[in-house]
Amino acid sequence: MTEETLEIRGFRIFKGYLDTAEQAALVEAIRGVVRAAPLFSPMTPYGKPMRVRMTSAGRYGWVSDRRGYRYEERHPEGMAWPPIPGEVLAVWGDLVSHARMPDCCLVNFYDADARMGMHQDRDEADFSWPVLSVSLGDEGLFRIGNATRGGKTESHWLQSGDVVVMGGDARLTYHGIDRIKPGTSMLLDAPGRINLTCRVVD
Ligand SMILES: O=C(O)CCC(=O)C(=O)O
Ligand SMILES: [Fe+2]
Repeated sequence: MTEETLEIRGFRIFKGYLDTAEQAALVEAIRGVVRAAPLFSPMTPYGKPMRVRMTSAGRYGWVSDRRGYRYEERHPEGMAWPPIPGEVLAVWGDLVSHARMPDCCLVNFYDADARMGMHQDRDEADFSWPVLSVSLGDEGLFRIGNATRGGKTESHWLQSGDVVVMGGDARLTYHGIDRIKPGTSMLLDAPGRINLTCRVVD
C-alpha cells in the first residue's frame, strides 16, 4: 500500500508502505521477539548509555558495550536471538531480495525523549546489501548526512508504516534520529517509536 516514494540522497523512502493492519501485526510479532529477548540499554564503547533500548531477532544481534560495536550470536543475558518474524521477512522479500534473507533484525525502541546520534552502519561484512528500516508508532525526525561526518544534512519525518531502503551509494551515508514526536500515532499503547532494521551480516 505505498502512498508515494521519495528519494533523499539515495535513501528510498516508501511512505505508508504498511497499512494499519500490517503495522499492528508487526507490533504483535515484535512483542513476541521482546518476550524471548528482552530490550536492553546498550553502552557506547565510550561508556555512555545509549538513549534507545534495543534487542534483535535472527542469527545475529547487534550489541554495543565497552568492547565496541559488533554482532553476537547471543543476547547479553545469554539466550539465542528469536527468529526474524515472517512479516518482517516479507517486506525484505518485496523490496530487497528473495535470494538472501537478512541475518539480523535490530529492534530499536525510542521512548518520548530518546534519539539516535548521527552514525554509519558499518559492522556488516558486505555493503552491497542494503539496510531496510521499518518505522512503527510515533513519528521520528530522520536526519540524512553525507559519506563522511559533518556537512549539510536533510531531514524527513518518518511515520508509522514508512519503510526506508538504504542501499547503493547511500549504504554508508551518515544518518540519525533527532527526536520523536510523542502522541502522533495510536499504534502503540504508550508514547514511543519502534524502528526495525534488517541487515545481512556476514
Ligand atoms: O530509527 C531509525 O529510523 C534509524 C535506526 C538506525 O539508524 C539504526 O538502527 O542503525
Ligand atoms: Fe543506522
